[in-house]
Amino acid sequence: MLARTALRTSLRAPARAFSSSSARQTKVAVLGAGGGIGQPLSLLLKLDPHVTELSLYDIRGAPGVAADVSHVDTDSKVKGFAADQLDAALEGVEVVVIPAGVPRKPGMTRDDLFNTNASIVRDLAAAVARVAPNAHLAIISNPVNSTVPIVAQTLAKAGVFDPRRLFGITMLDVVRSARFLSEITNADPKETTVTVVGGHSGATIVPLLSQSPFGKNITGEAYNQLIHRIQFGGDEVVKAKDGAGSATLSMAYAGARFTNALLRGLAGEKGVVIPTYVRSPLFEDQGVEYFSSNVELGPNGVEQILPLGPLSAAEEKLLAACLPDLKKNIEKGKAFVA
Ligand SMILES: NC(=O)C1=CN([C@@H]2O[C@H](COP(=O)(O)OP(=O)(O)OC[C@H]3O[C@@H](n4cnc5c(N)ncnc54)[C@H](O)[C@@H]3O)[C@@H](O)[C@H]2O)C=CC1
Ligand SMILES: O=C([O-])CC(=O)C(=O)O
Repeated sequence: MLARTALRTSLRAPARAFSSSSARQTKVAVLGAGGGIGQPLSLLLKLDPHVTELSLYDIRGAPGVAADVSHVDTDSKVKGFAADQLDAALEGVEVVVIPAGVPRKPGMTRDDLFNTNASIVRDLAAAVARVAPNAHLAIISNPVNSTVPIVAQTLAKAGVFDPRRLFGITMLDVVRSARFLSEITNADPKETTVTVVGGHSGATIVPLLSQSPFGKNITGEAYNQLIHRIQFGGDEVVKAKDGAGSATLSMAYAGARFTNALLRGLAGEKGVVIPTYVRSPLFEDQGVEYFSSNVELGPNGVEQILPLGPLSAAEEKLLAACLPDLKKNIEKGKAFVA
């Protein structure tokens, strides 16, 4: 593992939200558009100049959300689809973003959502495989560590899995890291970008503070506290919402930033690098088939998976703790579909 993590890399800062570099536009579907994440995400995607058409689907409430968002004066069409209109919602889409599923309540882990969300995500992925087999899929529904393998297996069963087109959105961990580090250092969050690798839950979230000019100086108890805050940032929101759900607004922002990066890559923009959880060779030899790291996006989706770069001794330990948990989460997802 040491040799692998010592690979040299030049990690670029993740792309900023809503930048536009091309006239090419795209039809994007949001599945779960009526929910806490789905609504603000739909609004933010309406503001994205790369989106030509927005297709909003949910088992409840999507036509209303669509009517509302459609009045925003940007140059894209919005259509809402009711529970029995999933296939119509997916017609002709190039990108499908999935925030459908239940969120946590206090005392729950993300894995506790598995029983409910696994089948929701599997069924939506099966519909995508049938109606829009070439679409790029970005998964928000938790537990992301398992839902992404579930989608992969479902697409594979249908004979349409292309690992370059499937993404778990781990961007919120990066957004949080930048914000939390900026609070400690009093620097602008634009300057405090942190590479975060691994998965999206507790110990599987591995922030690489040593690679940040601001993060590398955080040591001792302050380091431990910051790592804990990044790994368990989601719990802060779950606790504060007190039974009413988990992060929605910051997640919508993170999801819109990720989708914008994906659309820019698809449009042929060069050098678009964003963290995301994908089918990855980085730890495949240790049985970990999916891993989040900085990924360069291009016209076909994943263009290049970037190596982790040098790790500190503390980060090696975090990674060692991450891998077995992540492996279990992945196996659980795969077994669900098998
Ligand atoms: N990847 C990440 O970083 C994050 C992931 N999440 C996850 O996102 C998911 C959604 O969270 P919220 O929006 O807060 O939940 P929510 O309960 O407010 O919304 C979920 C929506 O999904 C819809 N839905 C349920 N089954 C569906 C189906 N079969 N097809 C289409 N829509 C369906 C519901 O009707 C609801 O409108 C949760 O699993 C949550 O854990 C939340 C925050 C961050
Ligand atoms: O904590 C949760 O359950 C929602 C989530 O994934 C996050 O906020 O990072």
